[in-house]
Amino acid sequence: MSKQIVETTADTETGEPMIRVQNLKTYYEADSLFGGNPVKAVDGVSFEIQKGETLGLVGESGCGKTTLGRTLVQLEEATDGQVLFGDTDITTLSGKRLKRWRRNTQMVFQDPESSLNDRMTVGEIVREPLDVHDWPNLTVALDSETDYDVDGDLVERRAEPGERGDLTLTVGGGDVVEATVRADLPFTGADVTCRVNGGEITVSVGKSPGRLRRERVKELLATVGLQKEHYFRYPHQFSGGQRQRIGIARALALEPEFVVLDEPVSALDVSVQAKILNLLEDLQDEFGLTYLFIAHDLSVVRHICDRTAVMYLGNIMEIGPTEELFTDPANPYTHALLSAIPEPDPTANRDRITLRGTPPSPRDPPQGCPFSTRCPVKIRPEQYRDLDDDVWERIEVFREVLRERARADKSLSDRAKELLGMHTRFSDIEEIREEVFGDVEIPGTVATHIDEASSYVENNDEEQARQYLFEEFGSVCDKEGPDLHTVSDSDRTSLCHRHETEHDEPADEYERVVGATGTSGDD
Ligand SMILES: Nc1ncnc2c1ncn2[C@@H]1O[C@H](COP(=O)(O)OP(=O)(O)OP(=O)(O)O)[C@@H](O)[C@H]1O
Repeated sequence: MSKQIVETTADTETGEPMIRVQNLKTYYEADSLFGGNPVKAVDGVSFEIQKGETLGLVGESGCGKTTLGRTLVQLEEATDGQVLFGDTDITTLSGKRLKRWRRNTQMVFQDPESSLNDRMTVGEIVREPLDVHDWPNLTVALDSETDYDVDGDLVERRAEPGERGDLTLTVGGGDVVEATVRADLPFTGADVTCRVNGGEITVSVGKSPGRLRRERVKELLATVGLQKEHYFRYPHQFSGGQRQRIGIARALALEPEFVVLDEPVSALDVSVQAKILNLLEDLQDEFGLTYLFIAHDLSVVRHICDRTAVMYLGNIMEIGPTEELFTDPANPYTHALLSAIPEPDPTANRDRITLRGTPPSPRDPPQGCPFSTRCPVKIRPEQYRDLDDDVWERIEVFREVLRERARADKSLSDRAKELLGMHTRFSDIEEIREEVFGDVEIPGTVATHIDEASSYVENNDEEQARQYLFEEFGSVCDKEGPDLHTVSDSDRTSLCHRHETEHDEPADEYERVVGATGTSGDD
């Protein structure tokens, strides 16, 4: 085997973030048959990941976590924005450059049952990335810009068994050249030969690639707590935890710097989860890995992540040091998400926030703040600031019902009836009105607006009804996207209009609204 590469790999500068994400968007284009809006799975996120840290990524199902993780390792193509590793925007890479870069990053998947090919042995599974990337790659760095014309000189050096790091070889001849050979480690006792020949450098390692790869796989199996003998077994012969270990060994095969862990323990029993989490932490220390840790389980995130990003509808609502974010959340959505964590002490009297409705469709996100349709502490228009909280809540529910109806599929006969001005299952507005406002007293002005909107619905113009309510009851939260605000000395940021000076902070408003209206439940 011989390779000739004469480029050095630029090291990430210390103190610099490993990854800088700028206004990243990943959209899934609409089905060409039916057209329509694209799914805005990731809709303009900006953040950094520091070298060696674990960044947690949390949020409800469908908010875009996996898509973001996949885009960072280029398994998904970005629609817009940048993902910078050092100075390289990896969203612009293709072909060989992309393939070479991919070695730096890997992904570990949630379900160890389905992510491993059952027809391959464990050895083949772990070895596959080594084969695909033609491992081991050798990089030769020259000592200087020496213009070398040493001909036919050859240097051999036997590496010590298990030797890691760079081998420096001095090639003699007309001009003496020192070359540092950097290989996918370890050299494990190989004979490394370096030849300078008419301006070309050739390096070879005196072992066949097959043998080197087998040794590497066995070393990896040991690293993740499996045995060499497992090489020839098949995945179905292993437990869930062991299968996840196989997945991790495979991910580490090419010594990536950055690993996306997509729900790596959620399919495992609790006792096994702890072991895998410990393994991941140990590996991080040993190999200086940087993780993006995607999870539903907030207690796991709190336990292992240095910083946490909270995602909602394709946006990062809040990001900052984990402990700070958990104890003193800044963003209304973080408040709501954290309040859903089961309380270890069932008698503890903590206010729970029950969010109404479901997240909007990522095909049709709100015009303003992504969380505006469900936010319990949304800013109200000036004229409704003093309106009774309960009445305000009902208005929001009424608007949400109309929005949800817009998302419900209408059958062709519903559409036909609607066009003919006939009654459809979508025109039962009186019933809805009664359901929402039946047991509260609403002020005359509010009632007039609800009447007006209802009459649009009766005339089968729900869009006009929604627009009317938007104009009347919508605030800055409905109409404008919020800015990112720095909310602590540790540079924690939160996406919310309430951080602007003229408004009360989300936490203060939560205390007032959740306490006062009983939106909190005891359950
Ligand atoms: N290949 C795809 N084509 C079209 N839409 C997709 C595709 N993959 C994901 N989506 C949509 O993109 C949005 C974000 O999905 P994603 O899987 O990234 O969310 P998630 O937060 O990881 O969810 P979960 O926690 O359930 O895994 C969802 O609306 C999803 O339906």
